[in-house]
Amino acid sequence: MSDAPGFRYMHTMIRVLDLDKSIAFYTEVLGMTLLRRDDYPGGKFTNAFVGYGPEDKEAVVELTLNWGREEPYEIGTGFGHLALGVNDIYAVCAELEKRGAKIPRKPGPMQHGTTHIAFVEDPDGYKIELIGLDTMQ
Ligand SMILES: C[C@@H](O)C(=O)SC[C@H](NC(=O)CC[C@H](N)C(=O)O)C(=O)NCC(=O)O
Ligand code: NI
Repeated sequence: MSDAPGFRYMHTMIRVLDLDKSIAFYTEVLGMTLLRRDDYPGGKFTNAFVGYGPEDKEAVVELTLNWGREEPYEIGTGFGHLALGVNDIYAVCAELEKRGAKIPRKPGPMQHGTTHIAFVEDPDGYKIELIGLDTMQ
């Protein structure tokens, strides 16, 4: 649609069980910035937004904590991953492992393709794909 309204991709929301642990992972391990943290007492939840730049410039991740939730979420078979681009995926993965990150899929060429990828797991088990930007065709 040539006259489509100006959509802009803002964020992806994931529900987390321990907001401080998730914020620490996305900021201290993945190098994001905590952009804002909003409590909603009426809904008994908190949203924390993390990313590599301000929300009016970059898509970010919205971490949602439902107060009192203890049962792990079922991530399910539909969700795949969030993806981050990196230069020198091998050096980045070595550094992430030093920071205690779990990397269930070690860096290397993707199956059936040539781009080098890895998968990191966040505290709730969500997969974060690392894409070696310097290996993209
Ligand atoms: C700020 C904006 O980006 C939001 O996503 S807030 C939207 C709001 N979120 C929640 O209620 C989260 C807690 C909820 N228990 C959950 O786990 O989804 C939302 O979805 N509101 C629903 C509505 O109809 O307003
Ligand atoms: Ni949202």
